[in-house]
Amino acid sequence: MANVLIIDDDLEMCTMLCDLVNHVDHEAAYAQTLADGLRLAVSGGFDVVFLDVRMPDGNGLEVMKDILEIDFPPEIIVMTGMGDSDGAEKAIRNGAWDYIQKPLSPKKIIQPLNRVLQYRDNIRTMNRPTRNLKRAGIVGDSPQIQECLNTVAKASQSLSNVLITGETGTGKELFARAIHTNSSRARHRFVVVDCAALPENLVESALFGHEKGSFTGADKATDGLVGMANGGTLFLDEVGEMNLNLQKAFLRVLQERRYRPVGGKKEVDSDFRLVAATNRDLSAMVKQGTFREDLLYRLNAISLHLPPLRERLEDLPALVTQLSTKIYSTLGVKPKPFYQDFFAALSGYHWPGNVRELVNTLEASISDAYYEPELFSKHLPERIRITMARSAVAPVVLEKGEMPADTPVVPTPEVSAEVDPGPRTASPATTAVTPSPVADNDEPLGDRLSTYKVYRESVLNRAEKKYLQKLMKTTRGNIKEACATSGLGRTRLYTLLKKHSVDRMGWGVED
Ligand SMILES: Nc1ncnc2c1ncn2[C@@H]1O[C@H](COP(=O)(O)OP(=O)(O)OP(=O)(O)O)[C@@H](O)[C@H]1O
Repeated sequence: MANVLIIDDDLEMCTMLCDLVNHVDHEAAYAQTLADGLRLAVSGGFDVVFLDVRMPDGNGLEVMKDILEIDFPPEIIVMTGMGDSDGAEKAIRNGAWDYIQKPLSPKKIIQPLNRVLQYRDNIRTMNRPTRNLKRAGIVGDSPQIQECLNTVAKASQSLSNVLITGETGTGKELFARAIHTNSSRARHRFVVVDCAALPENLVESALFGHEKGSFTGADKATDGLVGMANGGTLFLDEVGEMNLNLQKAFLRVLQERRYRPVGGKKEVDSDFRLVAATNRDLSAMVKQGTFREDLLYRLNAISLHLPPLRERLEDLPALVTQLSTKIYSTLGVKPKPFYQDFFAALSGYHWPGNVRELVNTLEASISDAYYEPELFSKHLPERIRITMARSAVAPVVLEKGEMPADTPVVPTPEVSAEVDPGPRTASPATTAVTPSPVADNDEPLGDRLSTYKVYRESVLNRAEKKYLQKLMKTTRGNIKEACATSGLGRTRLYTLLKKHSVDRMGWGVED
């Protein structure tokens, strides 16, 4: 079933078209002005727009550009007046899928509608690289994770080196394994080299192996990690920790896929696929002279950046469910329900250790509630409850009617009862406020100081939101222009708009 939008000022025409579209089992909506039509189109989800040219508030062709700039835009079929060949030409030039001439008949509507829907189905099928992807334990369906899975799918089909970046605990090794599992090398080994843990005096031998007798203690020949990865995938974890000597040696191995074992006379081939990972900024290290630029280029043929958990909190419920099920099954205990305040507390935390910290947190909470039937926020580790309590009493300065973006969901009775927050300021939602410019040096502070971190975060959040509202106003919601003005990428911009609930077209109501 498809969603069709009809933009025409003639009410009779709109209802006739809606009936027709419903008759062939699709959904239809209509708007009688361009402004209403554009608002509906931007709200999303339409596959096709039937657009009339002559409208009371302007020429339909003028709004085409705005409609086509929507993310996943609908196809536009323009309805021109009889004999208006200029209008037809302009429609096509502006990017219309097709045009039809009035007077309309069911056939004139249904034929292009079916064609357009067939075309969109084909595109969707082609663009679904993740359809047969094995997730290999990766949980999450947020747009950010979907994008990462798309890259995993592409990387699995290719032999190019992959560089995975992201904060600690975001799943770099998990995603590296997923690339291997989905590749044609899955039957061979996935060999992990932890560059931070390579013993300094045995680095070469650990990586490239050695011949018998090549040094004291080498009583038999050994394959190194690079040799073991032959036919499979070599995963260089924490690649930013490699010293410059090793970087040089590795660059050569990468270029030639050959190496010489310690004490060996001959070079040996190893056909490995390389995936590297780091939580460090390798470009900055190149500038500082601590990482080779040529090695970075080699590693970075395909790049995959994993988002921190705090930027995709919508994945929390699925993560909590799946990770806790795994923990319960390891313990041999029947899963227990979570009380709602448990989730609220998790969503209010900023997860500096990302999913690894979530795993540890769940393990700790489950063990704490071992003899109890249900998990409450009071079972969470103390550091999370303290952060929650502190944020709940932070002197956040709010715009009129504004809810703090990153402050936790309602402080729970358990948190308030167990951690004495000291004298209370008014709760953030009810604090009386005088609007003041964001990022002003004279940012007013309450009587009671929060931690520097909490204060800084709240100020930054408000500044970020204000910037986005201004950006949308200045660019009138035009994403392309907003990206150019702000220097932000499309995905990042959408993520920020979502995070701060800034409506692309809502700039008219900016406070
Ligand atoms: N999207 C995810 N779905 C399910 N589990 C995840 C996800 N991301 C991470 N994890 C889990 O979190 C833990 C840490 O993941 P992993 O070791 O892959 O992170 P990392 O980014 O390599 O960390 P570091 O940089 O500290 O080495 C593992 O238990 C992993 O299974």
